[in-house]
Amino acid sequence: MNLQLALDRMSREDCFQAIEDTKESIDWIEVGTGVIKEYGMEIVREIKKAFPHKTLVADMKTCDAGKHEAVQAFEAGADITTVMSFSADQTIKDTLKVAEDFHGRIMIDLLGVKDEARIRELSDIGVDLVSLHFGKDMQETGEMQEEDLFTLVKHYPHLQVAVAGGINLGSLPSILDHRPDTLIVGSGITKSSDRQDTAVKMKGMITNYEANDSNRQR
Ligand SMILES: O=C([C@H](O)CO)[C@H](O)[C@H](O)COP(=O)(O)O
Repeated sequence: MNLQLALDRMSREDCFQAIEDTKESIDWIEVGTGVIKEYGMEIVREIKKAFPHKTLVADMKTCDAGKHEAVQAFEAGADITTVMSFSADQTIKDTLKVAEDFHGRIMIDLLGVKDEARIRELSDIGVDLVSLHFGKDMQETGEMQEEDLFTLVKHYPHLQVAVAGGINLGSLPSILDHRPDTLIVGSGITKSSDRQDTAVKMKGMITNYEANDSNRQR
């Protein structure tokens, strides 16, 4: 399982500091949507240059003009760019084609998806990477219902699944039981009092879980 550090609502300097603090424990770096809106594609370019061996996710949250935005993300050095699941099928097909041209990947953000029918359609289009997402604003009034989220993808074992939404040291163990491919953690690390320690603990929990997990079915 990958640990993806999400950089949201942070200054440029703090983004770099958070990566430095956690780089031994994280696998993927996500440049958050708000950070891209603040600093533009330049910050994606700079982070890739500084940390070339990390997989870089540009959380573009594209929902239209897919070709253009996917080119922007990959040209800036992203390995993966995100596209919203409610986008037109044409948008998703266009971004998948651009990803193929750049040898990159598209992660479809399933924020708000409640119906498995959309997962089937996405899978038919050729999507192979999705993120189950309990949104930041939803976190203000509720908690991630993991069972419901993971039920959406349980009939699609070929999909690689990431999960995001307020994950912290306390909620990590029960999420691990669903065996996602990637755990996306933002504020659980970036707002913790000791980012390095939190990231080390999370990576340790993932490694232990995998070592003890003989049943690899989702
Ligand atoms: O995608 C995200 C969200 O929409 C804010 O832009 C976050 O990166 C994702 O939810 C992870 O952040 P936390 O919820 O703080 O762990």
